Amino acid sequence: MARKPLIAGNWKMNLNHLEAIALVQKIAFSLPEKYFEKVDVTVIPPFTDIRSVQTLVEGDKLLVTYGAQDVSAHESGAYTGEVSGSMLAKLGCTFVVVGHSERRQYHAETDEVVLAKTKAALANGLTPIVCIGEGLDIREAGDHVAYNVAQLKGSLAGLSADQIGKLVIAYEPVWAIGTGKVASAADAQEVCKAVRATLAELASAEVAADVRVLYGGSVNAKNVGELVAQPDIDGGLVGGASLKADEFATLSAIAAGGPLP
Ligand SMILES: O=C[C@H](O)COP(=O)(O)O
Repeated sequence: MARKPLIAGNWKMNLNHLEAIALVQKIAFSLPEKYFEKVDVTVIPPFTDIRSVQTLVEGDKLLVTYGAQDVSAHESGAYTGEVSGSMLAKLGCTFVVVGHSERRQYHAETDEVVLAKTKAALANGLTPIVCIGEGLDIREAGDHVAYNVAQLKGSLAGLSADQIGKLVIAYEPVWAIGTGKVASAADAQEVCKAVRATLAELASAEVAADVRVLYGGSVNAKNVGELVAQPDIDGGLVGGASLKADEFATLSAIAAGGPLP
């Protein structure tokens, strides 16, 4: 089965709920319906913006979906500051990012925590976008493939083939995030191919063939075409460029195979 590309805009900690509405409106205005037959486009705002985005998307019947940047591993209870999968599902979220390198780095999230969050997302019908990626030291030592395979196995340990089939995986080399240093298409493909082989090992070749593997790290309208042309790259997890409506719409259109909006 051909994998439909996915462009996911991770806004990180940017934009209040009013700015969120303006950005989603501009993106939707720039991308007429025909594009959505060939690409899935999702925005991943901060928690505080999700309700506003939901109202806009549902009210105007937009084809852009939305998600969250994190989810609690717990279902409910005394976990101050956390947001559960059921709360996100109730807000109509489709996706949730888990294990982003900024969570792993600044919030000490281990593979075990990422796995628990992935399970919580799946239990609530959300699609986890599970992130992996190596730092510069590992890349320079040439250990990046083994490192990413180990991180993926740790983050998915014990999941069933059925659960693995419901995931999106995002390979984001840490040294490429927000730096303007995009991995070459060949370097990104090398790891994404190893990701798919690992999914085949953990689940089956059939399941692995259907899972979308994204690349993230300084993706923009200039480089997205070459990235999504790789056999194992099915779209992008986009940070900085997702905050600019024109650029995000353009790169989504390129992932759809054109024409430019
Ligand atoms: O989640 C998105 C990534 O961290 C990439 O961010 P970036 O496109 O700003 O490099």
